[in-house]
Amino acid sequence: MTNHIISIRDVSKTYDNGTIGLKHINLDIKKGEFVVIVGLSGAGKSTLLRTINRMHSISSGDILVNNHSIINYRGKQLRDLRRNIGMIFQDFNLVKRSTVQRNVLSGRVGYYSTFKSICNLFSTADKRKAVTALQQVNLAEKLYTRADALSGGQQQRVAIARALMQDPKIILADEPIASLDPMTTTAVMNDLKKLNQELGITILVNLHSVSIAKQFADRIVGLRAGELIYDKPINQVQDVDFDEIYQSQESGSEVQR
Ligand SMILES: Nc1ncnc2c1ncn2[C@@H]1O[C@H](COP(=O)(O)OP(=O)(O)OP(=O)(O)O)[C@@H](O)[C@H]1O
Repeated sequence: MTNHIISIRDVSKTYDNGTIGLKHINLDIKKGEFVVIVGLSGAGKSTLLRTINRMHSISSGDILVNNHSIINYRGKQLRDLRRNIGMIFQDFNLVKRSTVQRNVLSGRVGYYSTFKSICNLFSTADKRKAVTALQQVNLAEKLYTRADALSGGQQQRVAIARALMQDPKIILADEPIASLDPMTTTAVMNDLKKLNQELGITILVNLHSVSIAKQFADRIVGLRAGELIYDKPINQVQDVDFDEIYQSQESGSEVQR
């Protein structure tokens, strides 16, 4: 037994079309850490996050969550794994024509039978829980607003509240600020940091921006062309470290500093 909530052991992933997503990745994440994964577009950041909740399968290696290998999980084990892991996406993934309340409650469907969730038969306790989750991201007053009437930053915070409904032990955020302006970027990152510090949720965030990574991370992991080439606690991070991560992989993508 270790105190690692996530252990990634010699994980490689080749997509069906032959593209290499990850190469021999080893990474241990401790409970309560706030880890930012940086790298150019195509470095493998999304692939890595999505292997942890099994949205993507891996080609070789092993992934342990709470000391249990998850790579062969099926049925209830897989549902329980996904219930414990909240996922935040770049484009929020809200049902735009539904209210904020409905969207947030949908984070709870993993706890309901299909029939009850289809019929929106949510309990009073869960409706209260939705208000609490929205309070945690300072959006309680938007309960009955339609999601498409909110700003991008507010929509992302609704997505965070929806993830909180799962009582997640881990939140995986895949480029959560890529569609946001600088002001709302800070609000969303502050929300994630607060949930990490106050609720002890382990958080892994994929980002392009090194400066935001340095502002919020406990630890920064760098990927390049599917390989892990950097892993340091924030107090050891130096600007020069990023030169290697952001050397062009072929693509010559822009680097945001
Ligand atoms: N479904 C897929 N099928 C085939 N190749 C894929 C698939 N998804 C990603 N890839 C490839 O795997 C590699 C890693 O992509 P990934 O999306 O993980 O990178 P990323 O660092 O998250 O990039 P971005 O910041 O652009 O999202 C890239 O070469 C990408 O083209």
